[in-house]
Amino acid sequence: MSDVSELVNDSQVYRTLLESTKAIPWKIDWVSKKFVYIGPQIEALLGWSPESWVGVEDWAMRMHPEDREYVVNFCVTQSQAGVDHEADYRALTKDNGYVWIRDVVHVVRNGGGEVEALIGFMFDISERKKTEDQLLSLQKELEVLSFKDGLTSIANRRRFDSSFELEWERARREGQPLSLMLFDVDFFKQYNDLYGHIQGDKCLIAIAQTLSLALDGPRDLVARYGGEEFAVLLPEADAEVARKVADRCQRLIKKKSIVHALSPHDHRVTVSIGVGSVVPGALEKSTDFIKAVDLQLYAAKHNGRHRIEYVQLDGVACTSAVKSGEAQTTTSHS
Ligand SMILES: Nc1nc2c(ncn2[C@@H]2O[C@H](COP(=O)(O)OP(=O)(O)OP(=O)(O)O)[C@@H](O)[C@H]2O)c(=O)[nH]1
Repeated sequence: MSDVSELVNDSQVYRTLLESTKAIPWKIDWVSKKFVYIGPQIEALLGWSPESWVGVEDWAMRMHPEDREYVVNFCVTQSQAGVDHEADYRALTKDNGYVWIRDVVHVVRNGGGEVEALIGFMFDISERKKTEDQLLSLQKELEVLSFKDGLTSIANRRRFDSSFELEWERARREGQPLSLMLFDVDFFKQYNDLYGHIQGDKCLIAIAQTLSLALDGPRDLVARYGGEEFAVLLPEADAEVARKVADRCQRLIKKKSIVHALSPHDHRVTVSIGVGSVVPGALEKSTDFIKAVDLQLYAAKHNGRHRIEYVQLDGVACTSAVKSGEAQTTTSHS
C-alpha cells in the first residue's frame, strides 16, 4: 500500500518523466478553455514561456494562418464529439518562424460521460516534414524524368504509350479522329559511321527540336519512339490536318539542312514518315492502328525514303490492313 509521501514521490517522478521527454505535454480544461498545464519544453521549442499559454485562443493564434481555420474546426468538432484525434500544423515561434507540430489529443470525460478536459502531447515533426517534402519533390522530379527522353528532352516512349492509350480512348468516346505519324531518320547508320556517334546524337536532338516546333495543337505530342525513330500524336486531327503537319515536319527538317554526305537526297539528312488517321470504332485495337501506321513507314522506306505514306482507316480497315500487311496508301513524293 502507498502512503501519502509515496504518492507525492510518484507524482514527482511522473512530472520529471513528462518534462524530460521531447514530446510536450499539456492539459486544457474544457469548460473554461484554459490551459491547466503545459510542459516547460514548449519554451525551448517555440520561445513562448509556459505562462504565456493561457487559453485556447493562444494556441489558435500561434498557428499558421493557412492552417488555423481547418485545424481549429477539426479539433473542436472532434473534442465535442469526445473523439481522440491528432492534427498537424505549423506553430508560430516567438521570433516569427514556424515549426511543424503534431498534436495528439485525448479527450477526458467525467463519470457522466461529459467532456471534462483535453490532454495531449505536441511533437516536433519539422524534420519529418522536411524529409516528406524532399521525398515529394524527388518523386515529382522522378516522374518528370521517367516521362522524358534523356537525350532529346522530348517525351519518351513510356509517355507516348500512356498518352496514346488515353487519346485513343478519348477519340473513341467522343467520335473524334486521331492521327499518328511515325518518323525514321534515313541512312542514319551511315551518318553515325561517317560523323561519329556524338554528332549522331546532335542530329537526333536537332530533329526532335524541329518536330516540336512543327506542332501547334494543344494536345499534340512528339516523342522519341526508338533509337532514331520519332512518333507524333495528333488528337482531333483528321487525315487532311495530318497531311499538312507531316508536310510541315518534312519541310522544316529540309530547311534545317543537316549535311549527310552519303545521302542520295541532296546530301542532307531526311526522314521517312508513315501517317495514319482513324476515328476509332468500338471493336478495333489501338495496337492495330499503330501497326497499320508502321506499315506506312515501312512502305516509305521501301519506296525510296525521304517520303510520306498516308493511310486513312476506319475501324474495319484498320484491322484488315494489319492482317493483310497491305494497308491502302496514298503517297507523297518529296
Ligand atoms: N547517335 C545515335 N545513334 C543512334 C541512336 N539510336 C540509334 N542509333 C543508330 O541509328 C542507326 C539505325 O540504323 P538502321 O536501323 O540500319 O537504319 P538506317 O541506317 O537509318 O537505314 P534506313 O532507316 O533504312 O534508312 C544505328 O546505327 C543505330 O546505332 C542514338 O541514340 N544516338
